[in-house]
Amino acid sequence: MKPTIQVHDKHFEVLIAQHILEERIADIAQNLNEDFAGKKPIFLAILNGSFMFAAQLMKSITLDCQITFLRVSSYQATESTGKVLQILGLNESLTGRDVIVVEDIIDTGLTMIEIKRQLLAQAPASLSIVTLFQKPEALKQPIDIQHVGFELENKFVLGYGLDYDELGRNLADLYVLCE
Ligand SMILES: O=P(O)(O)OC[C@H]1O[C@H](OP(=O)(O)OP(=O)(O)O)[C@H](O)[C@@H]1O
Ligand code: HPA
Repeated sequence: MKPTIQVHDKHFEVLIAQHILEERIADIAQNLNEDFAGKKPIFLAILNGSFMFAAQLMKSITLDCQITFLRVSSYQATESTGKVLQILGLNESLTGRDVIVVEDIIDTGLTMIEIKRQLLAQAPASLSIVTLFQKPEALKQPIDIQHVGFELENKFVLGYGLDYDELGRNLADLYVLCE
């Protein structure tokens, strides 16, 4: 039996070990270095979940670039209306910039669809989405994602920045909820 950890009332087991995560992140960084060679992109990392992924990714980015951390405040989330959210912390214009959004996970996709809509309204030169994890079966609408680290089954995951009721973000491996 795999060892498990308990967070709040639930048990989790390791799904992807830290060294596998970090090898894949280095590959993604390499692809971005090639895609954006000669350009000065701005990375927008979405807090809280992306802090660990963004920090690891940026260590392997060799481009001249900026990074800004944004928060997304969710006012309402229902099945029918989706999320109504506001992007907080963006203090400069994105017009004409090469923008790379950095997320920890795209699950239903509703957060990213709304982030994209709001960022595209600023007419960036390009808008790319980079996510460490994605759950293809959970996606509610099609969404163009340029770089996906790992496709996951539709199960709750924890660690490497992702939380369960605000705990577990500091775990260095990715865990999945035990069945
Ligand atoms: O594709 P979706 O179903 O919209 O889910 C993805 C969003 O959920 C998580 O953020 P959360 O709102 O939990 O905030 P956090 O990053 O602060 O944990 C994650 O960081 C994404 O932003
Ligand atoms: O599976 C998940 N775990 C933690 N946070 C999340 N936010 C969207 N999906 C998840």
